[in-house]
Amino acid sequence: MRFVKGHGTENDFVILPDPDGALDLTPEAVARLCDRRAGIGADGVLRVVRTKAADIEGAGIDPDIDAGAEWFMDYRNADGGIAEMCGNGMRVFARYLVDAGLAAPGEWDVATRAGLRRVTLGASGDVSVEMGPADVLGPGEATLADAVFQGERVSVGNPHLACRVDGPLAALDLSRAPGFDPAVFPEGVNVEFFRTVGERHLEMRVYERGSGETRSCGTGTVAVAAVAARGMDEPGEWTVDVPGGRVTVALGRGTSRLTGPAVLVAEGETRPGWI
Ligand SMILES: N[C@@H](CCC[C@H](N)C(=O)O)C(=O)O
Repeated sequence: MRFVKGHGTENDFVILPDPDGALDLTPEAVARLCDRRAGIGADGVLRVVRTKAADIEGAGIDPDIDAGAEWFMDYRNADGGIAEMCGNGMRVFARYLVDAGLAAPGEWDVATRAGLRRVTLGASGDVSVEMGPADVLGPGEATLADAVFQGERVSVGNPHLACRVDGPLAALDLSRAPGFDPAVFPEGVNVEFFRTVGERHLEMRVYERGSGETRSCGTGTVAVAAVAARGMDEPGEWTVDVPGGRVTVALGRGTSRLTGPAVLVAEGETRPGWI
């Protein structure tokens, strides 16, 4: 199995080129690929498949979604579970397509389980993604050990709980999953902890559903910016620092745009029979 390894602000991915949809990618195979000791190691897998060849029904997306999007980003979390969207993954996915000569630099749509997402990129450099609306849905609660954190539930295509904290983020122990009410988040949730560090400038850590603590989460940065901007007439552009680097989030009426790096670092082939 051919693979490419890449990351966006150190949220890292195994990219699997599968243009014709020939791969039978089981949850177990994804978990083996993402295993940081026994596998290649990653926060998730990006299967690169032509939308027309994707098993749209099995993927649970709207069959109409292929209109205008040649490629479908089949995103999987490190535990093998499926997620609707991945913001950092989308930048890396787009960079891979251009690097491999499968798409030209410019502006085009990619299909995801959360709908179409428009990417903009040059032959090198940062990638921007139209992330759609970030819907702030109301209060929610997370726990870490005995501490309770109040947050806001946000949908960026996938579920988030963005919790503002006062103290240093480094003091939080994210070695274990935050607790949450499964009745409120029946599909699980990505939990962000963030604080304001300047004018429209945030710092964030995240515990991702299906992957654990990661160095960055693109949809998570959009979620925390949307919560921080609530009530502002002009939400504007936000800088979000994450352990793996920095991204910018531009908020508009019912839209959001994520911009940041996307880096391809290696490519290779798994040993025959290993997976
Ligand atoms: N790291 C991603 C989000 C990946 C999916 C997430 N773990 C989920 O289950 O919703 C990002 O950059 O957005």
